[in-house]
Amino acid sequence: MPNFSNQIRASSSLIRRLKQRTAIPAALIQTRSFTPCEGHRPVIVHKRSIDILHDPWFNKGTAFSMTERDRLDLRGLLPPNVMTSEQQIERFMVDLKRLEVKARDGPSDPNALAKWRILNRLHDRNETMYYKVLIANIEEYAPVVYTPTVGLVCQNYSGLFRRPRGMYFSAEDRGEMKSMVYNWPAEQVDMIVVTDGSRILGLGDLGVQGIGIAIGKLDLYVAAAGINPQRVLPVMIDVGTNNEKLLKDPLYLGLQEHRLDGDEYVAVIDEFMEAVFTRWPHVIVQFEDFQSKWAFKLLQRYRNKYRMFNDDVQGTAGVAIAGLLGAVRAQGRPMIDFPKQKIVVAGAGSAGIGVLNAARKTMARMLGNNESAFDSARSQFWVVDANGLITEDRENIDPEARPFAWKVKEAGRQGLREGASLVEVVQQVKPDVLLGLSAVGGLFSKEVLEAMKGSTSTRPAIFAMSNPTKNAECTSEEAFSIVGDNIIFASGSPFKDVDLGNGHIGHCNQGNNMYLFPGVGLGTLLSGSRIISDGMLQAAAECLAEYMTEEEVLSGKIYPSISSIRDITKEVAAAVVKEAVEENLAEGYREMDARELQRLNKEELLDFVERNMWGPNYPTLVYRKE
Ligand SMILES: NC(=O)C1=CN([C@@H]2O[C@H](COP(=O)(O)OP(=O)(O)OC[C@H]3O[C@@H](n4cnc5c(N)ncnc54)[C@H](O)[C@@H]3O)[C@@H](O)[C@H]2O)C=CC1
Ligand SMILES: CC(=O)C(=O)O
Ligand SMILES: [Mg+2]
Repeated sequence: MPNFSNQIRASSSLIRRLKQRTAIPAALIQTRSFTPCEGHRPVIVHKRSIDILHDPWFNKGTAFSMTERDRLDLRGLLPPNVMTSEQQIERFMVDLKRLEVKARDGPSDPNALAKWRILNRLHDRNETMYYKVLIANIEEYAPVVYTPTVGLVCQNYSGLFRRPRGMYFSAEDRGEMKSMVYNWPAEQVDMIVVTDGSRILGLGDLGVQGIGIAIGKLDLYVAAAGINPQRVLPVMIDVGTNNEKLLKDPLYLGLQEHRLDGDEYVAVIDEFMEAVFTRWPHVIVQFEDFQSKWAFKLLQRYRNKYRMFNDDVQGTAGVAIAGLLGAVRAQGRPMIDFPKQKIVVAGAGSAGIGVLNAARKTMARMLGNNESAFDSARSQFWVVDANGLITEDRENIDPEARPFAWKVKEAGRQGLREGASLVEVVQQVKPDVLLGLSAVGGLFSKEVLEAMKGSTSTRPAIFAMSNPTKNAECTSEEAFSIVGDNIIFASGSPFKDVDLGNGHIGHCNQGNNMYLFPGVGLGTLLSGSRIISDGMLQAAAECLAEYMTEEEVLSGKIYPSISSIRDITKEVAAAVVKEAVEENLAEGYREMDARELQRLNKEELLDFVERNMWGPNYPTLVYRKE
């Protein structure tokens, strides 16, 4: 692998000259904290000629100007017509759209994988252009680089693998991780998304192929949060797989042995964390798609020591809280009425339990934030897992689920018992909200949805949050057609809005942690907080909830459109920074120290966040010998 170290260094004199030459308002130049926006600095490169064209970080393809072609020894290596980045994208889009003749229905798009391949090849050739295409068409291509297509990509990764992206740490690398981490070419890494591949979306154990989800999440970090793509690192920790099919597949790319478990497993993850934080002490690590068994334990183990969070447990919880509060507002009630909601949750894994804990805490805060409030909040939830309703009678009850287990007597008073089926629970409870994080496609069957018609809510909410599309507990069509036009609907993967007739539309919200994790990561980075506190996550969730106007929620829109994800991410990041400052966790970022951060008003904070978001613009390249 080529050594890129020290390649990307902005020259301060060049920046000074650039400031003089470009039309930057004088007021901004005088601001002590001003630095050129991400992506506007000239970039020093230590390679020329064909090597630049093969480097996705620096390559501009046909957009290299003639002077740059001369400066970088590129003359003659490209067709002579210099194109603008807009023209480049137009040419690329014509090719990409060729596949769309037969493919017009989003999630079930039969050509999604072909589109992923085309986008992936662009990613390999020219990172700037890739992100420009993605950002400009986020609504259309998020479902390709992220859920649902990323699930299909992970399932087929051994066949799709061409060029490596990210790092692989395996059980075979024990003892070597602290040195091998230096094989990564970038001097600075801001954001790592790591998975062990043990529960990829709702698709189960996909072993080493799970790297696709880390890549997809980081695509959103770049597109939504403006994290510099040269400073992101997808990581796969390969400790084996328990997927029997992969264990027997001669073309499988990962370790063909059963997963490590117990202390041996923890030792591998510990070594990985020490290695990355030794090389990049300020990096943020997002844990993604670890099976529940380890998700909670690892979160508790590392959250007070490192800058890390678990997206499935904490990101999902925040997004769900924002949606649940939106559902209350959509009933025309104030958010403070949330503690009165009856909520049935199907699925008691990392995501379901994360949501339950956060929802209970939110209710308790609204009820006075004392022990009795916390206790009484508990009775608003009914949890159904693969074995039915969870009560204290459950054998080998998962400790994480225990706080939500009903006393057998109390359940009996409601006509329920240990292991009652989902349909029985919905029939008896008549919940305001039915929320699925079960990974079981179609779990909200006709019977279950019929039972939801008995909901005591004026506007029942159905959250089919499992991914990818085929794992959604029900479709939007099923929910609106069976339960009624007035429901609030959200799903983890995108569904199309439903035509209800009479000119009315049933709105499909995408209830996905993508609305939170990019802002949590960016806010943590810019605050310089050493840990990610509950308060910072809560601030992110509240910001998302408040983002929606009264009019929007009343029309059934409880989450923003994905086309505004960059704007919502900026707001979430600012809320996270503000909370970190208030909790005295912020240590500052670059020229903005903690005291200066403290002085910023809301507008200045948003401006600070925006100025530090990378955008997909070609920087001026300047060659220097190493
Ligand atoms: N929309 C979003 O932002 C997110 C969605 N998810 C999705 O949530 C799903 C679950 O993720 P995890 O909790 O990590 O998985 P998990 O495997 O830890 O948990 C699944 C849970 O569902 C339960 N379950 C299985 N069959 C059931 C049935 N017939 N009825 C009721 N419950 C049943 C299991 O007992 C278990 O408690 C996945 O599909 C994942 O893609 C996860 C995180 C974020
Ligand atoms: C969205 C996500 O993180 C999941 O389905 O696991
Ligand atoms: Mg996940």
